[in-house]
Amino acid sequence: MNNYFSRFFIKLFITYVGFWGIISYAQTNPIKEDGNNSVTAEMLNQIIENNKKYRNEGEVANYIPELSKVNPEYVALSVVTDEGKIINAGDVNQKFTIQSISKIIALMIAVEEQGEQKVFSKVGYYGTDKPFNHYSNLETDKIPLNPMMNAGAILITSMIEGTGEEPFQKILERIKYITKNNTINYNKAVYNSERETGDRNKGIFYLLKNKGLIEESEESLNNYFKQCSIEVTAEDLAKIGFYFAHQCQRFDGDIRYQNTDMARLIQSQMLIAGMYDFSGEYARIVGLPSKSGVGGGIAVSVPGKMGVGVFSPALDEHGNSVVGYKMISDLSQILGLNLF
Ligand SMILES: NC(=O)CC[C@H](N)C(=O)O
Repeated sequence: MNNYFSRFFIKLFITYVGFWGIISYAQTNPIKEDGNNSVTAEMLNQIIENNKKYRNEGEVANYIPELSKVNPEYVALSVVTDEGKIINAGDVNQKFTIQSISKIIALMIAVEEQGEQKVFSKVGYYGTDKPFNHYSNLETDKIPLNPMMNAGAILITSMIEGTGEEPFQKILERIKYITKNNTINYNKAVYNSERETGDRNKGIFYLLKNKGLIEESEESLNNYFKQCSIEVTAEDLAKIGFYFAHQCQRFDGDIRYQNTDMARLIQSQMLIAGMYDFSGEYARIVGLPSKSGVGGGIAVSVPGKMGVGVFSPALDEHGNSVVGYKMISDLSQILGLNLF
């Protein structure tokens, strides 16, 4: 009898200790919300569902006639996790033109070739309260505000070495490398449309030339129009975001171009001017280096963690994708990604 009771109490004791062991382990090791393991396709689909209605609040870019033909219904969200895993939702196979997101790739190549000091003797590190195609400050300032606005970006592309189409080819090749997507090319119809109607960019080009900041002929401006016309998907943008979030390491672990200083420079530019005059407010709400384009794409770098790519063509008054911005805000909030 005594023996039976002692065995019963020993078993009860072991069960009790085991139970509290599990509880206390769970308390000290909560499920990590670091934004990597927790991203699922269901989560991304839900974010799309919750936000796609906002496309009615924006309009597809129409100052480049060819862009106005894009279907405003498209919406895509892609994440490349810390381990380089790709998680997609929505119209991720739909191509669109990269537009201003190409400016970060061009900046990287110009700095690789010329060095940061020389490049930034001709363009500033300043933020902006002006739209992306603002130019009147060129009348009073010595140099364009930053490489993210058209004036700075047109100058940056003219600084990439090579004749004719070579600077553009370098940008295209680097985008193919980062995305490991050899099918990427530029859209000739959009390129022609930009070139034919790009009087404002031509004006900026000649102002820069007049100031002695550009020596090249107008042919060099075609490289800028071509880089803007490169076609990508939301997944390609997520891979670009990942690249700068990981010191220029490709999503598959290739470290051939690894460069911490470059990643810092590019991400800091994305943070201060990647969303143009909306960058300050965006930095508070989303808190992540991001670069938008008038094609409706946004590439986001979550430093040391992940890359995010979004696509939805309707734009707000700043030229940023309305639904894209809302989707990134939600993702940042759900996963606690805001850096600040
Ligand atoms: N914000 C943008 O994406 C602008 C790029 C466009 N190609 C332009 O030069 O006007």
